[in-house]
Formats: sequence, C-alpha cells, structure tokens
Amino acid sequence: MIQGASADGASAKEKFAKEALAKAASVKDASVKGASARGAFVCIVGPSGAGKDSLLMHARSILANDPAIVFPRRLVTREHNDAEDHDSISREAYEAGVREGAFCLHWEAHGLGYALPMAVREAVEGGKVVVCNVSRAIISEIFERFDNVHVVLITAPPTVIMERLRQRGRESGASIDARMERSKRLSAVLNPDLTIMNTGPVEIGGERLSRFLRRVAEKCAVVREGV
Ligand SMILES: Nc1ncnc2c1ncn2[C@@H]1O[C@H](COP(=O)(O)OP(=O)(O)O)[C@@H](O)[C@H]1O
Ligand SMILES: O=P(O)(O)OC[C@H]1O[C@H](OP(=O)(O)OP(=O)(O)O)[C@H](O)[C@@H]1O
Repeated sequence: MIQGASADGASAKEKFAKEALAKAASVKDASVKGASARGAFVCIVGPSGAGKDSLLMHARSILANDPAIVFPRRLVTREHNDAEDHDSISREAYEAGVREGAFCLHWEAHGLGYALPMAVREAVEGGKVVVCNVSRAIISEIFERFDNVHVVLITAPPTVIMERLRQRGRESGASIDARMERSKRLSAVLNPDLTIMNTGPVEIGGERLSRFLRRVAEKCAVVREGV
C-alpha cells in the first residue's frame, strides 16, 4: 500500500498509476537512434516564465489542421492548470514509469517529475514533426536518441520573466527565485536553430513558431519523398 494513504485511497492511486503507465508504455525500448529519420523532434526550451507554453498553445491552434505536426502532452507530477496542457501523473506512477523504462524521455526540475510518452517515438518514426517543451538539461540526450532534432529557444529579458512568473501566480517567491537561478546556470549551453525573443504579443511569437514548424515539416516531406 502507498504510505500514508487509506486502503481506498491507495487502490485509487494504484489504479491511476497503472492507467498512466499503460498509456505511456506502448513500446518498452527507449533507443530510437537511426530510426527517426522520417520525422523530426523539435525541442522547445527556455527559461521558466519566458512563455513556452503560451506560444506552444498558440502555434498548436494555428496548426490544428496540419496532421504533419503534433504536440504530444507531457506527463507532469503537477495538478492540471489552464496555462499548460499536460497529463497529471502521481509521483508514484512517475517513479514506477522511470524504473520500468516506460517513458520515451524523463527529467526532474522544480521538484517535479516530467515525462514524454513512448508515443513520441512512434510519431517521429511515423514521419511527424513532434513538438515538445523539454528541459535544457536533456537536449544532449535528445540528440543522442533522435536523428533529426531542432531546438527552439523561447526567451525574454530577466526582468520581464520575473514579472511574468509573479503574475502567473502559480509559484511562491522562493520558487520563482529558484527558477531564475536555474535559468542562469542553463542558459549558456544552447545553440538553437531559432530564438524567439517573446517580448511582443503572444500571437506574434506563436506565428513565428508555427512558421518554423511548417518549414521543418516541409523539409521532412522533401526528404521522405526524395524530391
Ligand atoms: N508574449 C507575452 N506577453 C505577455 N505575457 C506573456 C507572454 N507570453 C507569456 N506570457 C505570460 O507569462 C507567464 C508565463 O508564461 P508561460 O507560457 O507559462 O511560460 P513557460 O511555459 O515558459 O514557463 C504566463 O502568465 C503567460 O500568460
Ligand atoms: O531545465 P530547464 O530548461 O530549466 O527546464 C525545466 C523544466 O521547466 C520547463 O517546464 P515547465 O514549462 O513546466 O516550467 P514551468 O513550471 O516554469 O512552467 C521545462 O519544460 C522543463 O520541464
């Protein structure tokens, strides 16, 4: 039984954990190198609060009718909220998934566990452009795992980010400070294909992102069809 839970609570949690794992684990082998040339993996990265989820949501709505570009939901050990579109997963289910190799990719940040389901690999192999908000700390792992990787950095000046994190109102002051500190450590190591300075309206950044994604999809189609 899960510690600290009642018998009923534990069985509900275990059921939830099993369902989440079943969803995430359609394929067990996480090695994809060499098998992903048909599609592309697009990493959306940048400091917490820069606007990654906002631009992703906008680009997703612009590209809703384009079947070549997909935006898989992440599994996050955080409650659902309107600012991002993720599947909530319990800490127990997340840890079981990591142990059992059930995820395509996983990482820890801000005291939370994040994972991408195995369906991500299947989509890239199937020729899709797969767009995911990921940690800057796992970019090199993604390059090792996938052949065709693109990196989009979404950023903004630190003062703007700080203000946005405050206004978002999801984290405490200490948690905002920790996010700002983490960004300082991770920002130097990137060599992005596209940088979006998200200081204008969300619509402008979202349109820029969607234009880039369309270009990636067009290139994938050209390579696949040998034109
Ligand atoms: N271009 C923008 N202009 C004004 N506010 C923005 C813009 N982009 C994002 N925001 C706001 O900033 C906050 C952080 O954005 P979010 O998309 O959650 O960032 P991230 O996913 O990078 O952590 C949210 O409250 C969001 O509404
Ligand atoms: O290692 P880093 O590059 O700093 O990234 C850490 C995490 O922060 C982002 O998530 P998320 O969008 O959930 O962050 P948020 O909680 O600030 O929205 C990103 O997708 C990672 O999951």
